[in-house]
Amino acid sequence: MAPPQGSRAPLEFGGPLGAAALMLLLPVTMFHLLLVARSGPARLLGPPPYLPGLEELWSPWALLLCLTWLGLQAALYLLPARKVAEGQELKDKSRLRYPINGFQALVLTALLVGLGVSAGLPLSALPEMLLPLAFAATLTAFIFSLLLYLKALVAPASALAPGGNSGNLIYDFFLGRELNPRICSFDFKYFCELRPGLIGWVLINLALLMQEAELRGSPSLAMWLVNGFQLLYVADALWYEEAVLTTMDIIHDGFGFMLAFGDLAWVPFTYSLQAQFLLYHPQPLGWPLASFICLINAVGYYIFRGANSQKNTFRKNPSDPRVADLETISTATGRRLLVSGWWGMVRHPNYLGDLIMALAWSLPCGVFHLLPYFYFLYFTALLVHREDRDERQCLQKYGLAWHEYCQRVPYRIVPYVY
Ligand SMILES: NC(=O)C1=CN([C@@H]2O[C@H](COP(=O)(O)OP(=O)(O)OC[C@H]3O[C@@H](n4cnc5c(N)ncnc54)[C@H](OP(=O)(O)O)[C@@H]3O)[C@@H](O)[C@H]2O)C=CC1
Ligand SMILES: CC(C)CCC[C@@H](C)[C@H]1CC=C2C3=C(CC[C@@]21C)[C@@]1(C)CC[C@H](O)C(C)(C)[C@@H]1CC3
Repeated sequence: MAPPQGSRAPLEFGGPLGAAALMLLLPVTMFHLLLVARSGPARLLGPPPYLPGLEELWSPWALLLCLTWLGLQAALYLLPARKVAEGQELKDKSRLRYPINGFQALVLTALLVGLGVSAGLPLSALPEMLLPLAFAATLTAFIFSLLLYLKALVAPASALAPGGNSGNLIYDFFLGRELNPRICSFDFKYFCELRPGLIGWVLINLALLMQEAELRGSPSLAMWLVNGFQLLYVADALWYEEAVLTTMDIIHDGFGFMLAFGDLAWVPFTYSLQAQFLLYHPQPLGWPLASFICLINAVGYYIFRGANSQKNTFRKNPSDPRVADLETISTATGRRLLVSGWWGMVRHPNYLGDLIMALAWSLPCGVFHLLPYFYFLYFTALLVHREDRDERQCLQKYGLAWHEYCQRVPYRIVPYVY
């Protein structure tokens, strides 16, 4: 058994107590949102309309569907890739290799779903199954995290994540012990981060759009906007799949309950909340306002994509002509930090763009309900906390150079505000 590593790493998420609370709170919140979205008053902060019994949550068909979906996405992951990318250097100086075929998986899934629907597959029945499907996904994530925890017990010390190895069972189960759990070349974290949850999210959105068309003759403009914006976000993530290799989740975090549940259950069932809300609470939306919301989404996307691509290009090749002229500061590690361009505006320009898009996804749902703004509120909290975690990691990595960066670029996410 590998000895616990990084036991002196500071505990995050409020330690074992915080981790235990989140493990309970996250699934409860997800089921609350699912129930409230279909209720008349749709009150985010009110009690759920009723408490579902086990017979409403548990369905062997939903579990079968969930496992079939995972199996299909795993099969698509194993198809020949247009490119194989190398990840960041690991503790033992090696680099892992990752297939770049996520966009291909999205297109093939769309083709398969299209074929299925034209052959009579009742996709619009999916919204009725959201509750048992979310339950099956939660169960799958829990069992999967247990297996990942057990796998980490026999992993070499060099394979363990910097956090998630405190020696406390609950905390380590939540955060995840192993950094890149794999069986042969199949990388579980990389697979889960981008495929089943993200593609599942747009599939659920599509099913909600189809059910709205059945109910009301055609999908509403608000439903089109939400579907379009979120499809763009998911397609972008898969098109620029390689960029995920420099995110905190892949480089720093272990693979435990937080990411397994986040990827497999939280993303598809709570990120589709706006479309769920619109199915049960249609909102009038005219073209002038719709155009304005599209503009907000476009501005957010421009910042998000510009910032993420700039950092990724710079990390891959600092002499690339697209970034070679940008001003940088040197660090003791040999890596440099950008202090002009997007990364000279605020220290997390990519978060700013992401938050602007999050707002644009809620606006088509009107301003009379708080529920569709849940994603924006949760995401603000997630990114503020994430930014704080990243700052601490960067301070540890870059020391004085990070201080200098903070002086040169004083704002974290929103210029002149935060
Ligand atoms: N929709 C969702 O639910 C979520 C979306 N996201 C999105 O995922 C994306 C990735 O986010 P995340 O992984 O948190 O963070 P980042 O992609 O911002 O990565 C942070 C890392 O970037 C590097 N870095 C920071 N400043 C600079 C600089 N000035 N110059 C060069 N490199 C720098 C550092 O790593 P190093 O120096 O080691 O390279 C730092 O650790 C974001 O767009 C975020 O909005 C994130 C979470 C949830
Ligand atoms: C709710 C829990 C406390 C935490 C769960 C967090 C996860 C849901 C998110 C952590 C980082 C994520 C990223 C994306 C989706 C959500 C999770 C998994 C991302 C794949 C979305 C698409 C983006 O383009 C991205 C940059 C590739 C994102 C990477 C981080």
